[in-house]
Amino acid sequence: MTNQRIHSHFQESAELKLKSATVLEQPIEQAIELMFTALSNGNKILACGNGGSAADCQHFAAELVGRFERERLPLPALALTTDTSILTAVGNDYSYMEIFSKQVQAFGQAGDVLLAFSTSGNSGNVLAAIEVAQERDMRVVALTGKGGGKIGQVLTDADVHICVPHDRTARIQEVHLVTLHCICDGIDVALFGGDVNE
Ligand SMILES: O=C(CO)[C@@H](O)[C@H](O)[C@H](O)[C@H](O)COP(=O)(O)O
Ligand SMILES: [Zn+2]
Repeated sequence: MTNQRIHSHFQESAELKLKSATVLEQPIEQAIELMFTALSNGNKILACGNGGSAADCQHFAAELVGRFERERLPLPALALTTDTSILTAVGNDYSYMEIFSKQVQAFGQAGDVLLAFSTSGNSGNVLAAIEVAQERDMRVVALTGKGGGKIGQVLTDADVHICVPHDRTARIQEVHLVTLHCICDGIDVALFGGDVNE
C-alpha cells in the first residue's frame, strides 16, 4: 500500500522542480554569469542563511573549494555560518541580526558576491548582510521563496533574485539545492565547456 503522505512530498517536490526549471532558468543563468565573472576577476563568494539554508551555504562552499563533478582548481567560496566563535561573540555582544553582516564587513570586498539564502525572504540577519554587501559594491545573488519578502524589496538591478514560486519552506529549500547544483555545473561548463551529462 502506498504511503500517501510520503508520496505527496515527492509529488509536490517534483512538480515544483519542473515548474521552477522554467520560471528560474533566466535568473539562474544570470547567477552563473555573475559568479563566473567574479571568480575570473579574482573575487570570492560569501554565503549566508539560517537553519537548513546554513547547510546549503556549507554545501555550496564545499563544492567550490573542493569540487563538483569535474576535477579543477579550488575556487574561493566561504560559508559565513560555520565559525562558532564569531557567531557566538557577535550574537552575544551585538545581536543575532549582525552575525553575517559583521563578517561581510570583515571579509567582503568590491566585486565579491554574497550568496544569500532565505526561504521567507525576511530573515533580518540575511537582510542586514545584503545591505552591507550593497554598500561595499558587492553583487548579491539571493535565493528566496514566498514572493521574496523584504529581501525582494532591497535587491537592485545589479543583483540576481532567484525566488522559488512556492510558500512551503521545505519545498523552497529543495529547489534551492537543485539551483546550487545548476550553478556549480554552470561554473564548470564556463571553465571547461559542456560535457559530462549534457
Ligand atoms: O530547514 C528548515 C525547515 O525546513 C529550518 O531549519 C529553517 O531553515 C529555519 O527555520 C530558518 O530559520 C528559516 O529561515 P528563512 O529561510 O525564512 O530565512
Ligand atoms: Zn529543512
